[in-house]
Amino acid sequence: MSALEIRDVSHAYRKPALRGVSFSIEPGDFVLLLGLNGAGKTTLFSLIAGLLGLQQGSIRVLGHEVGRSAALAGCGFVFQQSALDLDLTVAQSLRYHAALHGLSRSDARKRIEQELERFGLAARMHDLVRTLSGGQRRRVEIARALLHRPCLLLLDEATVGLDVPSRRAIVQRVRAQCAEEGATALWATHLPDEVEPGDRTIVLHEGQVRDDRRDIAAASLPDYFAGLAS
Ligand SMILES: Nc1ncnc2c1ncn2[C@@H]1O[C@H](COP(=O)(O)OP(=O)(O)OP(=O)(O)O)[C@@H](O)[C@H]1O
Repeated sequence: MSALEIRDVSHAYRKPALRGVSFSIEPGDFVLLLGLNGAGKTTLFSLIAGLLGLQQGSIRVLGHEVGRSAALAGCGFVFQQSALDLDLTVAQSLRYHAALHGLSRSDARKRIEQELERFGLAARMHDLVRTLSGGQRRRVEIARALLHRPCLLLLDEATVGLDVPSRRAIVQRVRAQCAEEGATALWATHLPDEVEPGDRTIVLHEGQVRDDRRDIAAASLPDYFAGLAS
């Protein structure tokens, strides 16, 4: 069973944003969804999350039709726009998420400590989210998305606006979650330097899948996009 299966998905606002998008992702893979601004990445994520209704095509998440609670329970989402409550502490924010996913208090405590340690945020546990920097808030969001050990992680421009060390730390943490714990990740980005040799890279351009392979070299991508745009 694929972790994510997208079949012939099209979506239009006033104009088409996605046109006949199909791909599937096998469990344990870390896959990049690479596309310039406006390519349709967020639209696709919103459809997977059930935030937008499907107009055409089908999406199965962990074997379940999208929109079913069973599909969402196994997912961890990080959207481009922050979804953290600034007036909660880091620990409160994570505890709330853990409770929503039915974790016991002791499991939640252990995992919160573990994730904050991994993200270098243990010392900030009792600080209000609003007192954190942008990069620290992003780390909290990703720690939160990992807390219930989702089988499928969907990250939309999770490192946007961050400095290089923060970006690297976040990507590596998600890659490790796939390699060590068998999670599957779809990582949407417009930054070619997040592609590592051997990564499966799906190129989305003007709402269509234009490429899908493992041998796209990061260094060639600026020229590649220039070619698509011309
Ligand atoms: N709510 C909306 N109403 C109308 N058009 C929209 C809406 N959301 C997105 N679009 C359009 O759909 C297309 C795809 O947008 P989308 O946000 O999915 O792309 P993206 O790849 O996530 O871009 P970015 O990297 O800039 O976030 C764009 O042309 C955009 O203008």
